[in-house]
Amino acid sequence: MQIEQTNLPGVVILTPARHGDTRGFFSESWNRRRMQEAGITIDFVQDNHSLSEQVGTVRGLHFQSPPHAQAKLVRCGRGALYDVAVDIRRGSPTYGQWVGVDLSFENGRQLLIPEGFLHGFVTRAPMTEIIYKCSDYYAPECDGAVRFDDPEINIDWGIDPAAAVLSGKDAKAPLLREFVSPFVYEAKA
Ligand SMILES: Cc1cn([C@H]2C[C@H](O)[C@@H](COP(=O)(O)OP(=O)(O)O[C@H]3O[C@@H](C)C(=O)[C@@H](O)[C@H]3O)O2)c(=O)[nH]c1=O
Repeated sequence: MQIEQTNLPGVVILTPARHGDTRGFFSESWNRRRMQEAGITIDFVQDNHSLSEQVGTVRGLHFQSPPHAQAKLVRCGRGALYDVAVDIRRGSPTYGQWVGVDLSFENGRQLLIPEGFLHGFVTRAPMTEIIYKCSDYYAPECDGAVRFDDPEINIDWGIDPAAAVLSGKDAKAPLLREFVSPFVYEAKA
């Protein structure tokens, strides 16, 4: 498994090995022991899987508040997407900053997003499937969203934002500055 750091500490790109043969390939998409050896000790409890039919579908930017905050390990099961994490931990040196990574069936990359980050993605291919592990169960009362095209965050989604395919919830999400983030940065000793 290859591990790459991003410009946001804690947000990490993982690329598990693929064992190819005449049939195709085999890959361990999650191995808790190997992750622990790499210093990643997250206890995932729920797996999510969604399909987005159209290119330019945007889901996000989403979070779950404490006490049901979620870390996520995201991969693309089919197609291609651009996955984005935004640091919203109050007091963080990288508050408001974002990182985006291309995840596709072909490249097999996974993005690890810790608690305290917004998560969202845009699809780059039709019929794109995303699969992600979560460290807490879905808690609708803690579910929240920030506008994907918030000009202060200024994410380059690679699409015309006016043409994005959105849910009703995401279309009316607030700007980052319109709410107080429920996450507080905890500096590592
Ligand atoms: C997130 C979630 C939704 N649902 C239901 C609620 C609703 O009826 C339907 C669709 O929910 P949403 O519109 O929130 O789905 P979606 O817009 O795909 O939301 C997801 O977006 C990505 C970016 C994330 O990071 C996820 O945590 C989640 O917020 O599925 C669950 O049953 N369990 C879940 O864990």
